[in-house]
Amino acid sequence: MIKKDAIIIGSGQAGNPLALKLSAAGLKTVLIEKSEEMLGGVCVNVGCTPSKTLIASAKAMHKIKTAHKHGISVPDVSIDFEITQKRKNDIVAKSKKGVKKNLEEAENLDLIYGTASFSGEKTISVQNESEEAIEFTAPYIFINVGCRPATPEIDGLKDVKWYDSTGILELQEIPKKLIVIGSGYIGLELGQMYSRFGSEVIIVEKAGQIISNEDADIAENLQEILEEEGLTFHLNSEIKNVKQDDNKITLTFTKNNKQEQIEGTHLLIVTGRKSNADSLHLEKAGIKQDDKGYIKVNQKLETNVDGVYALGDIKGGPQFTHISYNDYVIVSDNILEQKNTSTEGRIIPYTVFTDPQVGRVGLSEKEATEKNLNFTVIKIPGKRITRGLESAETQGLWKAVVDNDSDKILGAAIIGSEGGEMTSIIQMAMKGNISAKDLQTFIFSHPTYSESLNTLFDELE
Ligand SMILES: Cc1cc2nc3c(=O)[nH]c(=O)nc-3n(C[C@H](O)[C@H](O)[C@H](O)COP(=O)(O)OP(=O)(O)OC[C@H]3O[C@@H](n4cnc5c(N)ncnc54)[C@H](O)[C@@H]3O)c2cc1C
Ligand SMILES: NC(=O)c1ccc[n+]([C@@H]2O[C@H](COP(=O)([O-])OP(=O)(O)OC[C@H]3O[C@@H](n4cnc5c(N)ncnc54)[C@H](O)[C@@H]3O)[C@@H](O)[C@H]2O)c1
Repeated sequence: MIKKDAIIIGSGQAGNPLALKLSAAGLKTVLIEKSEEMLGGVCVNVGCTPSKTLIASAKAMHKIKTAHKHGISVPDVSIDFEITQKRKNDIVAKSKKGVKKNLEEAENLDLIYGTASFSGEKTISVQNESEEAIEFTAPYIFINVGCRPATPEIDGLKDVKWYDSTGILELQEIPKKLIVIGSGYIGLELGQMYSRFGSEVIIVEKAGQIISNEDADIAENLQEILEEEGLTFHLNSEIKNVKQDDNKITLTFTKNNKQEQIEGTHLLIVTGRKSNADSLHLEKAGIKQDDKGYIKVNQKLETNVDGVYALGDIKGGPQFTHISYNDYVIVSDNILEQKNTSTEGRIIPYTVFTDPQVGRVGLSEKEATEKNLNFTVIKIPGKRITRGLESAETQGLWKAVVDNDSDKILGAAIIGSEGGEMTSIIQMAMKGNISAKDLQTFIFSHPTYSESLNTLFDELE
């Protein structure tokens, strides 16, 4: 049994900075990552970094194809997908190399590869393929094991070649006709990306709207934009079965009680993610989970077992890199600096990286209604954004929810160029108690997208 001060399981978006911070503070720390291939976690290897890199290439292609809006004609646009993929692979490799170097060079920190699981309340067993299991014990244990793609039960799927979010990012060819099951973040981002690379894309979704947690007007606006680009949507659709004959995949589903069939050359299934806690033998430590397998934590990210914490996607709730990173900040503040930081009142921003982006922060209209708040909704269409007009980017919708009693901004959704950056500005206003009325006359430089926040908040009476 090897004794440490801290054990971190999973080299995710919280595990890596936490390992560096604890070890720099003098705590003898071990970071256990399942495989060297996944060092750096989902975001770096198979999530944000590869997807956003390829999405940027697809955007470059789209800009060229639509340059005629500016009177510029470009004949015969073509793509060498091998180069596009290499650019992505190089960026991922570089990010990972940086993570590895930092971890390996840190004092007081051991990085080991293998699958970790609990063998007792404060003991962790690590198994890799070639060696005998190693046992560690420590007063502090941090779980940052994340999630993996969830696959729905679909009749016939086992006989079909299909891709999840990881496999589709590795394709060496551009699909002729891509069927996507699921219209969440990944389905929309990667669906639009392959459409821009030249695929015909059909998205099948069981809910009545895309990005099903968002307000209906936001979902409808984004769907219209994607349809204008050529993507096709089937909502309210229940998958019945899937079949493959050579290169032809046939998906059968019922939509509004009518049976429909579509054909494609490739199939992407992106219907959410599931907890990786099943590898951890949490029962041996008595750590409690919810009914979906996420680890239960309090507002300080403590599990029910003293000294054991869960951070990032594995604790349930919003699954974003920046939330996982903020979990690390909370835990390290409390342990190393004896602060009293918690998740309470944390303002959650996120961005769907379609183009235009959907930037979101705080409460949606739907959530404000559910909370029975006294609020006003203000909206302006993308065509009123001056900077967008000048840049031939007039799509979208800007929307904010404002509390009537306090004049505080409760939340916003911005579909538009750099929608994610725009909602970050609103987030700063929310955090700094800058009121909605202040933003009516706040000085932003002209002509920026930010300047149109004056126009949005001017909609308030
Ligand atoms: C395609 C895609 C695109 C995304 N894009 C974005 C985006 O643009 N913005 C955003 O904010 N979020 C995005 N996300 C979500 C984001 O990647 C996750 O929220 C983020 O990675 C959360 O990380 P985490 O800290 O929970 O751990 P993870 O990054 O999931 O890492 C967990 C690590 O634990 C390891 N592990 C698992 N089990 C064990 C075990 N038993 N023993 C040892 N190690 C183990 C895994 O190998 C993995 O390396 C995207 C996700 C995907 C799939
Ligand atoms: N830009 C970002 O921040 C970003 C990008 C990608 C992923 N992510 C994270 O990864 C998570 C997973 O993304 P995701 O897109 O896989 O999940 P998601 O939960 O966002 O969307 C899944 C979609 O699939 C639909 N669905 C589920 N089962 C279905 C079925 N049987 N048939 C048809 N549709 C079905 C759901 O109704 C939902 O609309 C996200 O929740 C997000 O937290 C974030």
